[in-house]
Amino acid sequence: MSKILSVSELYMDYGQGNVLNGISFEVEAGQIIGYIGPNGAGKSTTIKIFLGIITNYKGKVEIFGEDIRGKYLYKRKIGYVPEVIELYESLTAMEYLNFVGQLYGLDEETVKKRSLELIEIFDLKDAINSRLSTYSKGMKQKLAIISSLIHNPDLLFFDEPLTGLDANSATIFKELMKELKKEGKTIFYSSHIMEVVEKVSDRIILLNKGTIVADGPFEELAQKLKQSNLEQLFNELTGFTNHQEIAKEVVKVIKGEKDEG
Ligand SMILES: Nc1ncnc2c1ncn2[C@@H]1O[C@H](COP(=O)(O)OP(=O)(O)OP(=O)(O)O)[C@@H](O)[C@H]1O
Repeated sequence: MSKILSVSELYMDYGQGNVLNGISFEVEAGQIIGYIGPNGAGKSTTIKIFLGIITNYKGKVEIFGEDIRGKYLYKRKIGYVPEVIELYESLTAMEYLNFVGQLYGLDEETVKKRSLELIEIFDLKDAINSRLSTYSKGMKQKLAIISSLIHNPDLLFFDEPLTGLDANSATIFKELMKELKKEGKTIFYSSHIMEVVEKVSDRIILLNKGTIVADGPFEELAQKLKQSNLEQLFNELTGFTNHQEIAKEVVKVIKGEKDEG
């Protein structure tokens, strides 16, 4: 198997200390990687570096065998669903996809054909000519997913792709990840929905405070740490066990029972 992504001693500091502390790993083509970690661990930062959105990092990132620093053509073979979706709200879905498709170097006819077909499949046909400002959260998410796939990329970065999707659409998306994998695509999937990550990932990378604290297939990690599911494994490795006490504290505060004698 060939290496599609290689990360070596990656550091990032926004100005208040390192949010990535020299992480290193390699990804083989055709795998689904579940990239997980607590809020603020550095997951989105890592993905933004891969996408060339953040450039002032230290270390080396190679994608498709080439150092990405200063490069942009590699992005034509990459698809990305960002955590926070910002679409051009005054455009319609067709106009937006036409714009995205052309950025990826597709000809107009191909973009139009694929857009119409994907819009139909994702059940957005009724809103095809509506401005994106009128789209619901889930509809915007579906459009972001379509945009990430329209150019048939080899490597996909999904940052919380299920946000806002209804149960049926989320199930379709999970199946879609499996089908993409069958096609040999590589998927780097970041999410807080542990059940899904556990089910679809060939390998889990767990980031805590900018450091990788676990890396391997779920079964292997589960056996090593004697945990039966990814949520427990996550709690164990991030050293977090006082969930119930925190919930109780919140209720005490709102009832006015905390530190008030
Ligand atoms: N543009 C920025 N400027 C300054 N600090 C930032 C910026 N973006 C992220 N950070 C900080 O970097 C750290 C990592 O953030 P990041 O968004 O990568 O975490 P994450 O693991 O994706 O978290 P979440 O699960 O909450 O999305 C956090 O402490 C965050 O406050």
